Amino acid sequence: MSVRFGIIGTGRITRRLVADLQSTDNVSVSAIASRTDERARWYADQYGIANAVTGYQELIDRDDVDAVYISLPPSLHKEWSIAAANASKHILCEKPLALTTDEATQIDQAAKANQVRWLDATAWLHHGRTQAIASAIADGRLGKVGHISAAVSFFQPFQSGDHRLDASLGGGCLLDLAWYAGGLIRFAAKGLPTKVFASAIDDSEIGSGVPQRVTAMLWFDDNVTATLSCGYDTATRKWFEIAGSAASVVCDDFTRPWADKPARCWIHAASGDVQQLAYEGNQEQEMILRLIGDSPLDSLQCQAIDTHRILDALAESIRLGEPVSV
Ligand SMILES: NC(=O)C1=CN([C@@H]2O[C@H](COP(=O)(O)OP(=O)(O)OC[C@H]3O[C@@H](n4cnc5c(N)ncnc54)[C@H](OP(=O)(O)O)[C@@H]3O)[C@@H](O)[C@H]2O)C=CC1
Ligand SMILES: O=C1CO[C@H](CO)[C@@H](O)[C@@H]1O
Repeated sequence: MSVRFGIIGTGRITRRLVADLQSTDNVSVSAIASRTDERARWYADQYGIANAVTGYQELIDRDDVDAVYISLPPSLHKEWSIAAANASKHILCEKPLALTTDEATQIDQAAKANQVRWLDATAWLHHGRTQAIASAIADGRLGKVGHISAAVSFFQPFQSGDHRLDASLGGGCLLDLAWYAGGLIRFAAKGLPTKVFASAIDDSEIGSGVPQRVTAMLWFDDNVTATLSCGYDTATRKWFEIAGSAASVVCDDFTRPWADKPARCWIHAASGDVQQLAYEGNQEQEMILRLIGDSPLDSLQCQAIDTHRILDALAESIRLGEPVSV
């Protein structure tokens, strides 16, 4: 039976994911909700969605909605994820899952109490290439992983009304972009750091009051270290390196490997041999299929909550100006 999605919010990323939802097997989109009648109608007309709904709770309460895609500024993710869980609707919530670990845990608990499935919409985790990297780590091809680096930047000059630069809406590159880099580091290190040290630059001249650039070091057990760099004041870069004793994985575009671009992920062996990792699949559709499937989601949910633990620790280190234990 088809799973009927309702979409909450009419922002930029909705324009992309609506097509993935509409083209995934056994999924349909039955309604879209906005705070305003006009925007809901515009979106419904534009994307061929049968029902335009004014108000998010009104969408959640509909009988023709089995699952919601929440695409709102981060400060609203907890409230609307929990509202959906309480109405027994499955949840695909945009990244970051919430503002803090505590909020993320509240979403998880509400979902479990209501027996609904949830995922954060961190699509790179669902790419076939991510599984290939996990296998290369697990089967020893990299040798002992020693260091992980991850950098995610987009040049985003201040624009009035952009939630990314609005502290009250959960803006700032720590939650927005370190979500990707911190998540990649957690994925490659297979766990949490023991200690982190982070600093942030907030260019208050443009009045945002949120981190515009974050630089951090992370220490793990067994002499594994990591570096993270994220910012709104440097041009687009989305790369990582996982350096092992026998080989390194290098990837220069990990958040969004488009189908029309060649794979950009390589294993560099100590022998000098360079192997390109194969590209396959649509990561957004894989993510949606996982959410509506019946296989356990615990490890993906743990990845999201652990990513919040890392971001909380980075925020605390920035606040104190010194390293903090995790
Ligand atoms: N997975 C990915 O690749 C990406 C994920 N994202 C994530 O998606 C989420 C949304 O980002 P994006 O689409 O860029 O956001 P936008 O600012 O473009 O849209 C957010 C939507 O939220 C609704 N909204 C409700 N309350 C507010 C408020 N107080 N201020 C502003 N908007 C409000 C609005 O819809 P309405 O008024 O119609 O109800 C608005 O259109 C974020 O969590 C972001 O991190 C963003 C880009 C890429
Ligand atoms: O997740 C994201 C990826 O792309 C954007 C850049 O346009 C980010 O700011 C965003 O929130």
